[in-house]
Amino acid sequence: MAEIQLNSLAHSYSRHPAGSEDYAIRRMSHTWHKGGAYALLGPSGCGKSTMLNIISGLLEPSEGDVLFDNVKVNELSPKDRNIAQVFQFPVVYDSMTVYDNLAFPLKNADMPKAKIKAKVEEIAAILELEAVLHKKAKGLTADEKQKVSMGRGLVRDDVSAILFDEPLTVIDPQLKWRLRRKLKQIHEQFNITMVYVTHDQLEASTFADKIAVMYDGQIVQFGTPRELFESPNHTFVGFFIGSPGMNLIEVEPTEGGVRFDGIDVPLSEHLMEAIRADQSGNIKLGIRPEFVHLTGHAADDTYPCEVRDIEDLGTYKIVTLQLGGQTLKARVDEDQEVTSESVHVGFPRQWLKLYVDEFLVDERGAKEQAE
Ligand SMILES: Nc1ncnc2c1ncn2[C@@H]1O[C@H](COP(=O)(O)OP(=O)(O)OP(=O)(O)O)[C@@H](O)[C@H]1O
Repeated sequence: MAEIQLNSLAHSYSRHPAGSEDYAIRRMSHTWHKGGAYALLGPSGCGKSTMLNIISGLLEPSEGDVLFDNVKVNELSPKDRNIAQVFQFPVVYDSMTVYDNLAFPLKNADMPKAKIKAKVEEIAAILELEAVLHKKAKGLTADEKQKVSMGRGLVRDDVSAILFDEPLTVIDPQLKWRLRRKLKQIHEQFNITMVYVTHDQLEASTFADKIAVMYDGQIVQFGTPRELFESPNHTFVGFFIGSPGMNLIEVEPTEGGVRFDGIDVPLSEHLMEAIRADQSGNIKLGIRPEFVHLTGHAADDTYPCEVRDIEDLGTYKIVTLQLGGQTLKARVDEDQEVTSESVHVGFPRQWLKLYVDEFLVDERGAKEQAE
């Protein structure tokens, strides 16, 4: 397995890119550490497959370098990079048995027969393919074929990394969860560097130790699921992670804080300094629905607002609030009474985030950047 470094990487499918909008990957650097289980998460078209294909060698980047364990591999083919890649749709040899499909990468690597048998049987057991091991791949269901495809990626534990590009798309929803657990189990067992592309946050957080959130051709945050939830580096992460996403409010600076719709929110001197230093017209406050404080009583740090809707989702409720011209969401426990049409809303200081030009400004006044 290898540490994979992307240095000043950029990619445009256009031969003569005119500006940043012509780039599928905008200039960025990133390190995938050895043995990590990572997810690359982002909406359709943000550049996930492009990045995966650059790592595997299916695509040569227009700018920058790809390094495996500090060695530049830009010119090496996927085979020479020793990468296994599992795609959205199954890649299997229909005329071969499941056993031979799984054994194929090992035979190519000249592994002794007895070792091949042991390894194929081990992976077949993990993927629950034993019953069809000696059947031709042609007659398998789509689920089974994709399991074989995944198995072909997983049999070799000498690979630099295994890259998964939305591998569970064709899998039955009930099986999806089990396969994700299996992938995690395989990762724990063999400790191979794995990068798993998905646009599904649940899939990303159940598989990965760390998630790279990609937006508009760049990784805007690389963190644990908890970090992405508690401290989104970028407004897109706030909006994309969580259900519903973060409340984001456009504000204007005042003497000691920010204001929207005539409502003043005080901020620390550190944050005010950052606002003054940036001189940006794009300032937002962000707070997750889970951290919005709802109360029936007014206090110094609460604001009166109207309840527009209450959606009961069993173990919790999503309350839609109107505060000035803003619509906010609050997530409250099922047993919290929210009856009146008018309540008071508070923003606990530790969960209230400030974004300047879409990036988080932390309490030290420093602007966060993706790793
Ligand atoms: N072969 C290609 N030629 C030209 N443009 C391409 C090509 N492949 C991808 N693109 C463009 O590059 C951008 C990034 O695409 P990419 O497939 O990497 O995104 P993605 O995040 O993997 O999306 P999806 O989840 O839909 O596969 C998109 O604007 C896409 O239209």
